[in-house]
Parts: sequence; C-alpha cells; structure tokens
Amino acid sequence: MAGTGKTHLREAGSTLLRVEDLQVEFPAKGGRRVHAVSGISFDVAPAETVGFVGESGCGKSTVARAVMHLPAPNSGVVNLDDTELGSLSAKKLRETRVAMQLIFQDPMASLNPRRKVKDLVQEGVEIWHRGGDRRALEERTRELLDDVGLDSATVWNRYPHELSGGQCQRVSIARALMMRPSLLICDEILASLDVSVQSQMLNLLKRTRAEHGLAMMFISHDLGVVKNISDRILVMYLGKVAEVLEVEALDRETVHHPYTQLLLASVPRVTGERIKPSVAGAAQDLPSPLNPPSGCRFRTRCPLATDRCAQQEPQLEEKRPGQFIACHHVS
Ligand SMILES: Nc1ncnc2c1ncn2[C@@H]1O[C@H](COP(=O)(O)OP(=O)(O)OP(=O)(O)O)[C@@H](O)[C@H]1O
Repeated sequence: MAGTGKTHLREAGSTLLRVEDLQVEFPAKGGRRVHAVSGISFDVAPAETVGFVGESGCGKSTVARAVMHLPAPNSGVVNLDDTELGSLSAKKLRETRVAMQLIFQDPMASLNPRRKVKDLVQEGVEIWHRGGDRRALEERTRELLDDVGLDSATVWNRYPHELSGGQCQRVSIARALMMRPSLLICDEILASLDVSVQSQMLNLLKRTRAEHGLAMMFISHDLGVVKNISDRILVMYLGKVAEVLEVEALDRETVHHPYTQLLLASVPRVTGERIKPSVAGAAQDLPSPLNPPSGCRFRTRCPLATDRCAQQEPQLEEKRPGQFIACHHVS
C-alpha cells in the first residue's frame, strides 16, 4: 500500500500535547553540531500513553527535555493544551511546565539527598502554592505515598539513601503526582531497577495513570517494556522517527521498518544490554549524530539499503491503518 497522504498527527483540538518539527542540536568541538533530534513530530491525547523506543543515543531524552523546554529546542513547536510553550514568558513557562512532570532514570541522583521523603514530595507544591493549608498538604502527601505502594508512616522521615532504588522511584512518582500533572514524562525510569521491581512499577504506573487520568510519554530502550504500557509507539533512530504504530500492530503478522524488526528480534533481553544486531548488516554501532548518514539514517545498518536510500530521505507514510513507516522498501 502506498502512502495515503495522511500524517500521523491527529487533529489539533483532540490532543493534549502536539509537537511539530522538533530540532535539537548541541555544539561540539571544532564548531561542529550534534544533530540529536532532527525534525520529530508527534502528539499525545489526554490519558494516552505514547512510548518512545530506540537504542541509547537516538535522542529520546533530548525529546523529553525539549518538550519541557529544558532548554527550549532549536526550533519546532511544542503545544500543551492549546498553549505554545515557545510563546510564553519565562515566568509563564515555569507555571505551565508544572502540568508536565518529568521523572528520570536514576532516582537517587534526582532526589536531594539532604531532604526527607515528606519534604521531597511536598517541595514542589510549597514552591508553587505558598501559604496553602498545611494539614491538607500533609494528608495528600501521606495519601500519595500510600498510593505508590510506600508505607507513609515508615518512610515519612527517611532520607533517599535509606530507601531502595525502587522505593526512591516511587517517591519520585509521588512527588510528580503531587503537582497534579496532565502529562507524566517517564525517561528510562525502570532501567536501574531489578526485573521483579520493574514489573511492580509498570503495574503501579498503569494504576496511577488510570486513577489520575494522566497522559504519559514513556521512554525506554526496551521494546518489551514499552509495549507493555503504551497505546502507541514511536520508534526512534538517530534523531528521527522510523515508525509510528499502535501497540496492537506489534502482535499482528505485519511488516515493520527494518529497525523496528531489529528491536523486535532483540526482545526479550537483559535490561540495559546493548541491542543485539539480529538483522543482517546491522552489526555496526549507531552512526555519529555529528555526521548522520545522508538520505535514510538507518541505511548503513539496513539489509534492504539501496542507492536510493543514500540519496533520498524516506518520509513517514501510512502503510497500513495507524502504522506509519519511513522506508523506501516497506510497502
Ligand atoms: N548536552 C549535550 N551536549 C552534547 N551532546 C549531547 C548532549 N545531550 C545529548 N547529547 C547527544 O545527543 C544524542 C542523543 O542523546 P540522548 O541522551 O537524547 O539519547 P537517548 O536516546 O536518550 O540515549 P540514552 O538512553 O543513552 O540517554 C547523543 O549522541 C548524545 O551524546
């Protein structure tokens, strides 16, 4: 099936977050530029979870930070709930950003080691809503700690170093929920946890998003994990989107982008391990984002690559309903 001419972006009014043509570059030695994110567009509907998957260095965390304007992208539009972040004053941006809460991979590093759990969970609210009702704040803190599976009475006065990695990650989630966000951005938040704790956290996230009506961007290098929690998935390769698909498409006998095939072939595997090159010709490392390949960025590792792939960049086209693939060779 040739492209239908439809894009993978949905109608503007139906989405919570709409990101268009996001570009992020970093300065590098000798006046060169790292092309970390090169023209990525996507949207997230209210209460939808969109997974972002791709190997280390493909730009997932950069997308997360650019969405939050931490810092602002080099170019592109980030529109949250009909507000374009790029048009806001610094003060208004800080206020608007509260609706998006970002949770990082390393919970120990992202929690202030000198603050007790109760203070860590409350501090965001204290900054934004000074002079609020102290008792109500404490009650909500206890409620959220219990909600994320911690015994609030036990952890109340503990410091991060007195908790396990999984418990710290639960504190990070409670802390984010305290701000009543509409979008939770989870950046590799399971990567440092044991496999058994990972599955508890996935269940917690699913329950939490249902109870709080949250939309989520869920970022991971592990397609198995992303598949478990997402409604739709963006497969990223070297700063670009290779494929967008509804999660059910992963269980159908269907053709994917060759890079998605590579990811599928490497599931399941030990978390944190580098992707095993299971597609012929894919055994090389990710090319440098300082000097990405011309045309299709995946061509240097792709078993299907031809001259056309070097000359012409493939665009995301709807190959099957709800499945958009950027590849000259997938029909
Ligand atoms: N502040 C920075 N300065 C220079 N280069 C950067 C910076 N941040 C990220 N990069 C580069 O941008 C590219 C994308 O990095 P990013 O961290 O977004 O990838 P990722 O997919 O999230 O990988 P990981 O899972 O390892 O974090 C990488 O080549 C990285 O080295």
